[in-house]
Amino acid sequence: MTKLEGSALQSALAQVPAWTFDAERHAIRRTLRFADFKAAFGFMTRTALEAERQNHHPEWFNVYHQVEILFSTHDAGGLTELDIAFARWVDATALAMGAR
Ligand SMILES: C[C@H](O)[C@H](O)[C@H]1CNC2=NC(N)=NC(=O)C2=N1
Repeated sequence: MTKLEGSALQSALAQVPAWTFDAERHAIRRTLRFADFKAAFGFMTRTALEAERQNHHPEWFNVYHQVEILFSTHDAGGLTELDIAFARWVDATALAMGAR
């Protein structure tokens, strides 16, 4: 997996419009808000199992109904296609679980 740069980075970011690019970390971030803590933690449980399946793991922070997620590929020193694909999985899963 190689770090996304230049026009490849720009077209990758266009695929995840709900995410913010963190140039310092060379990562993407998104904050999800669920109905309550149980829903937030249920989402985190599903995402943890998916992370194990993909062998690709988020950096995240949870307080009550809110989950802040950051994706970057440590082995590549920045954003790769793995992060984009997982972010798209998160968008679909969070939406299906009622996040906004
Ligand atoms: C040894 C194991 O394959 C690596 O540490 C995997 C695990 N999960 C990972 N997650 C993320 N976000 N980046 C990685 O480079 C990574 N590498």
